[in-house]
Amino acid sequence: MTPGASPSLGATSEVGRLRTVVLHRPGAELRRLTPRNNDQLLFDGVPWVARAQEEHDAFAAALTARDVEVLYLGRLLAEVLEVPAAREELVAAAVDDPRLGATLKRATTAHLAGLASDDLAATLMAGLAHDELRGGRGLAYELMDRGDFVVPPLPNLLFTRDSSVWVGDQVAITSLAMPARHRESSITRAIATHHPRFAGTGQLYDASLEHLEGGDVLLLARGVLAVGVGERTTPGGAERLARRVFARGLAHTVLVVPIAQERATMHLDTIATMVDVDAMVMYPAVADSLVAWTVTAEETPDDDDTSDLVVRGPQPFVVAAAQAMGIDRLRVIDTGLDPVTAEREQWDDGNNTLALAPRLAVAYERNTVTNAALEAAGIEVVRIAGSELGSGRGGPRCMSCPVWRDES
Ligand SMILES: NC(=[NH2+])NCCC[C@H](N)C(=O)O
Repeated sequence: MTPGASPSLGATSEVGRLRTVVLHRPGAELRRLTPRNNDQLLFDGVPWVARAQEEHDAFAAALTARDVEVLYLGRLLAEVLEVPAAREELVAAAVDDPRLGATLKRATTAHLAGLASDDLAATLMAGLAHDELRGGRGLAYELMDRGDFVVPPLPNLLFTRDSSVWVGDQVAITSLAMPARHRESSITRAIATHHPRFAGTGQLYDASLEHLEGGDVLLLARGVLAVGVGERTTPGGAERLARRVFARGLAHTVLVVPIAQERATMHLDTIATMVDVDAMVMYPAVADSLVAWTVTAEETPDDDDTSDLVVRGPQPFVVAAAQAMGIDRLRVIDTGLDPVTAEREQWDDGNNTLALAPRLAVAYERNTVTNAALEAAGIEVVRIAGSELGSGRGGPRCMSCPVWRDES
């Protein structure tokens, strides 16, 4: 793997000391959730926003207390909107919606283009409700349900893990599978492309390619990736990413891991995350059946050539992972103890930990049995509250996008 283009960007593992992370403090976009739209917007209920913000502030404080630099997505977005090209791209992405029709599209573009950067950032995140577009005209506007959005809100921005993922010194802008999340990657792309903090960073992937979400990508060790395929990431997405990381010398092995296509296991990081250089916390109901296909390349491919990759397997995941990582054994720490507790704690993101360093991980406090198991295995657990944050079905790992980690 190439050393970082900038010494202060990039990640080669899940557990190297975390230096800088992108979070999104939930805001007005969560206030858009109602019992009528929450399913479509991928939330299990209607969160109490003020409490979600308190919980999120405590999460951020736990990170800064351990010397992790927290960058906020909303701030990066407002800053990047000062760059004309970024502004243009983001306004275009917001109105790129066949529901609008030409007249409404023009009116909405004019409205957005007239906003100051802070207000535009807020609108791109919280969306534009029907009655918020003054002077909105045209057939599509008249016929639109009054409760509907001209520009839909993005409540899942909270889960910064999914819309971009760093592999070595490059960033993959992902291709999100669910319609409610498509527009998120226009924001991460604009920031990665135009924000001075990320100037010159290579981009590994883009939103026009096969579906791939960051929650499915685990950096098991330097040069070794695990990619879950299921409800979100497709086999085509995993293959495309494999080719690209091989082409760019960012990895030598990609383990492709099929997971059940259902909400409880929507991403690989909902069933397993790394807590040490050789240890994962894993949902026992799947631990024994989880398999991996080991993908390598005989010769270094070009970015998009179609030469065959070498595909071996399937093997039990833990066996394939240990082999690829060059270790004797991958230690597995179970979620819960009995099947019922395990199922409850997996659902509440007990597996979705964020490592701050080897053997130091942030976890939701509610998963008491899993957290005790982690401690018994020598992992220090930083507990955070997530009663409201969890209603979008995501834990500390989902809610964070590491942009700089030390080597582990
Ligand atoms: N990496 C993750 N597990 N992210 C969780 C994302 C949750 C979000 N509500 C969704 O359905 O997309």
